[in-house]
Amino acid sequence: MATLLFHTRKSQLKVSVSRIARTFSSLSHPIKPIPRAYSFQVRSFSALSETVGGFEEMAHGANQKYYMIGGKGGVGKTSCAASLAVKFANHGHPTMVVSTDPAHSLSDSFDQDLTGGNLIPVQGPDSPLYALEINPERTREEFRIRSNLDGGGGFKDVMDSMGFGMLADQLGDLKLGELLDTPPPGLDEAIAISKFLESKEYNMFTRVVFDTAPTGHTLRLLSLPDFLDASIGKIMKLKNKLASATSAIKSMLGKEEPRQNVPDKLEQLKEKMAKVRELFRDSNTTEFVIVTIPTVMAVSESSRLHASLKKENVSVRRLIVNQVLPESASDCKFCTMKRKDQMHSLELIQNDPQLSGLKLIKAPLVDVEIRGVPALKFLGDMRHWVPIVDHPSNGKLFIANTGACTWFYDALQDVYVVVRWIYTLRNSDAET
Ligand SMILES: Nc1ncnc2c1ncn2[C@@H]1O[C@H](COP(=O)(O)OP(=O)(O)OP(=O)(O)O)[C@@H](O)[C@H]1O
Repeated sequence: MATLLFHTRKSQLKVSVSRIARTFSSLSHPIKPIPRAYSFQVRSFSALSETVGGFEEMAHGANQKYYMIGGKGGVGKTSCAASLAVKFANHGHPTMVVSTDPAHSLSDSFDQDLTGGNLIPVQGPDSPLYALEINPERTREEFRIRSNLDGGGGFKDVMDSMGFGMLADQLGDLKLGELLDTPPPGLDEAIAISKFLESKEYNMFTRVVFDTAPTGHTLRLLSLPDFLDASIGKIMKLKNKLASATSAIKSMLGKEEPRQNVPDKLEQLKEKMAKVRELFRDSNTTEFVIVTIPTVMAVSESSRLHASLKKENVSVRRLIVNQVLPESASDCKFCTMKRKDQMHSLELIQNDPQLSGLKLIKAPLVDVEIRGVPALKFLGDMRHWVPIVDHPSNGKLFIANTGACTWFYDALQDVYVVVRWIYTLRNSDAET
């Protein structure tokens, strides 16, 4: 099976890196040269029965798949997205990881300079892995150019061009002008995504991982196509009404017809956004993976996020619970308390109507900072990503032991001892 897939995809996917570079140089600046002679082809896939679960399962199959990784701020979205991308590339998938988070941290995670809004090859994995940190400024500028009329000033100019300049001010409460002059949040990312979809070589990537911004921003991005659809629809309806009134008046006065190009550009934007929406909602190709940590606050936010994603018809099948304390034969007091707390949160997940149906993947809290491809590979390795198969209240956390209790836990223990010491001192002060 693996050989069959390998040969079927080989002919379709083999493409030189220079071709990819050429295409994306029109999207942004030319990409940096790649020292190794990569060829874009799917190398091999393990059969599903060989996999343990979690990331392994997501790497299975040669079809093109999109994974959007999102959740509350700071829970480990970038680390998960980057290690998933490394996993895919090491499984033979030509992979792309895109950051739509305005506060990018892909560069920090890969420990490579990926800034500037260019498609940049990541050094290290076995198959091509490219990263793109979307540059909001650049796309915002492009939107301004797109929405402006022959270099003019947006909505006011549209109205002026139709002889209704004065009306533009009175329409302020409709906020239509703002749409043209100040792009709504998420539009820059949506435009960059649509550009990626339009590029010829995007089909060459069999896995695309989106590292998304914290919950609120991501939800705005996901609901943006509908919002724009409605807003642009309103603008176009209004324009058509005004245009027919104007043309009647102008033909009576023997004047020229108004210019038409702004609605055409908006129509194009609307079509582009429709494509982005299709991508977000196609459950055959796209999956949103929620990342959380075992705390009550993060679990509550994940539950709300899942409810909102359902409303947006975005497919969610997996929940990564990151930073779970690894199994240990002898917990310190701090760890014992922390573990109890985490158990409680895991129980909340199991009993949450939004989250209980999801496939859970637990990722251990590791004792080193996850930076660079080797560390990301380590995190994404199947020995460390074990799906939860049991109810957490049985008292056992199914996490592969990552090693001995380290300086990190020792440090936590020290903190605990100091806190207790201060607490004891305070109590004895109060008694005397
Ligand atoms: N499983 C883990 N074990 C130990 N440290 C982790 C783990 N996952 C993430 N971290 C660390 O937590 C910090 C935040 O991680 P990361 O940047 O991936 O989070 P994020 O959700 O993308 O943050 P933001 O919301 O700011 O974009 C980083 O220093 C990262 O190394």
